Amino acid sequence: MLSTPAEGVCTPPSPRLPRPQPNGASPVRRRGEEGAGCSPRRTSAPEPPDCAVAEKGGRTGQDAPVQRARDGQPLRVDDAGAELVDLLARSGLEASLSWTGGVWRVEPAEPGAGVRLDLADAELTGGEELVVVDPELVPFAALAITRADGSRQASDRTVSGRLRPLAGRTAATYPGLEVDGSPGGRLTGVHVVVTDRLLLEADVAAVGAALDALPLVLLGLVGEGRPTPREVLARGLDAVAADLATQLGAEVGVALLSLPAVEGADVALLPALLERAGAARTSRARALARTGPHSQGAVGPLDGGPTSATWDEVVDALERGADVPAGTASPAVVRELRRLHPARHARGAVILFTGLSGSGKSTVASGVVAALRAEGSRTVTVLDGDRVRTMLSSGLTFSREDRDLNVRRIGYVAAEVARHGGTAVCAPIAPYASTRAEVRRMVEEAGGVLVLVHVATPLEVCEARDRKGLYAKARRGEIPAFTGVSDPYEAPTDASLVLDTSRQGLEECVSAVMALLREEGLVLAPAPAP
Ligand SMILES: Nc1ncnc2c1ncn2[C@@H]1O[C@H](COP(=O)(O)OS(=O)(=O)O)[C@@H](OP(=O)(O)O)[C@H]1O
Ligand SMILES: Nc1ncnc2c1ncn2[C@@H]1O[C@H](COP(=O)(O)OP(=O)(O)O)[C@@H](O)[C@H]1O
Repeated sequence: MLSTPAEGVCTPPSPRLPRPQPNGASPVRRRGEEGAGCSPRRTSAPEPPDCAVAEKGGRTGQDAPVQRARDGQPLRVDDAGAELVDLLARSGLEASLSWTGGVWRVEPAEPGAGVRLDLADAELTGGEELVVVDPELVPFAALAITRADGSRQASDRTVSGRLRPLAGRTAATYPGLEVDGSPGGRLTGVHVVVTDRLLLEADVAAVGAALDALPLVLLGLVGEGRPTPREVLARGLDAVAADLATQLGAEVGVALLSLPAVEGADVALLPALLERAGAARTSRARALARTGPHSQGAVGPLDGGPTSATWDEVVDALERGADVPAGTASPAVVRELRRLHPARHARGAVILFTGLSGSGKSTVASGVVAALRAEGSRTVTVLDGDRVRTMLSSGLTFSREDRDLNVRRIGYVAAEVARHGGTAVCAPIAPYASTRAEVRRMVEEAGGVLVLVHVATPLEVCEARDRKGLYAKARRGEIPAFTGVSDPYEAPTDASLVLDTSRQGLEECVSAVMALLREEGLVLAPAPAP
């Protein structure tokens, strides 16, 4: 399933819209050669592309008459959704299309599962074909329904079937394609090397060795779910193109193409994608790509390029603040890599203590703050539970909703601190795993590192301490929903460190946190004694 599905707004079909006239009569031809994809379609004549649809099981699009679901009401998608559905249909990919709350989600389906389409209240049965139209109501894909599940009103209603392309969308330039800095270009008659990450020297050597003809264009994939930000990839590919041009004695262009990552389907989408991008559709066109561990399921290291070990070594060296071994990447690419993988001690960090009231969160957090300040390499912001409750979250109760809001606010502020390279130390109870996960997400999205410390002092010890007399009140029923007594605490399973202050002294707890921070490279190891 997709980790980062593409989303776009879907307009519910309106009975007042003019009916589209899908062209479903043309035969579906056989799948093109691997890597060569479909023949170019350069006219607007309504002719289906030379792509096959999946032919495993069920009916193919070839023999299915196009009938319109819901008495002619097609499914209308926005531009972004249309581009993706079009590529999926042209690639013969099995996919899951779901429509939830007016938003399209496109996900590859389980192998062999055909296409799943979740629709709130369409009346669909097996044997029909659902037409997908773009914002101009041009039909461009059809879903041959083989199964319809769920009751009519059920919002999780699912129909299964197979997508096939119709002739509506012409293969003009692909939106979001930028060739040599200008939007709206085409990639006619060129070799194309596709990547969504920066190229190391071994990649460059592999490209040089694999090429048997020119001209060459380095095509960078950017967009949601892709590992390399657009500007970083653009600068990195420009540098590599300049090197390659010198090495090959030929012109090497750079193109960028916006396409959200489709996990497990990126490589399969390439032929259709290159066709839409206008690249040469002969054997001279090639996409040198395979899926790799660092590509987040997207197009990864080039065939013959560096092994994942090489890439791991580069990232590891950068994150330790060390130099990249000479000859691994060009200086310009190293500069971009440094931006992408800053040394950990220069990255923002959030230390989130979680645990029951009285477990020792604030006391240990204060000790860590003092140790960090003494160490001196990081600026520290403290988001102490009590101060947050009086300042940031005054007026909030201890209902689940308010606790979540409180912890989310702490997470938001902490993530902003991390975004600018600082360290935030937070000590709320944060009793719910899902909210802690949200904090982790916010921090990581801001480029920071989250260190979760579970102060797992047993309830009996916390209750015996009862510094504020709150446990006694909670037991008497004077405080409702008290964590550990009458409200839940979900112990983390993803903590970096677990402490128990009933068995570990304060100094030991603080040292354990500081040792972890050093181990993680977030704090530099003390300089050796002279
Ligand atoms: N019902 C209830 N449950 C738990 N705790 C309660 C409650 N009412 C008041 N208090 C006091 O509020 C402190 C916890 O606030 P937090 O902001 O850390 O809680 S939460 O993360 O929003 O759940 C907590 O302080 P600490 O002892 O510092 O944890 C309590 O003293
Ligand atoms: N090893 C320890 N680490 C932290 N606190 C400890 C330890 N041993 C005893 N304590 C006491 O436990 C209490 C913890 O209170 P506090 O830090 O406010 O907890 P919390 O913030 O989790 O509510 C303090 O009175 C502290 O002195």
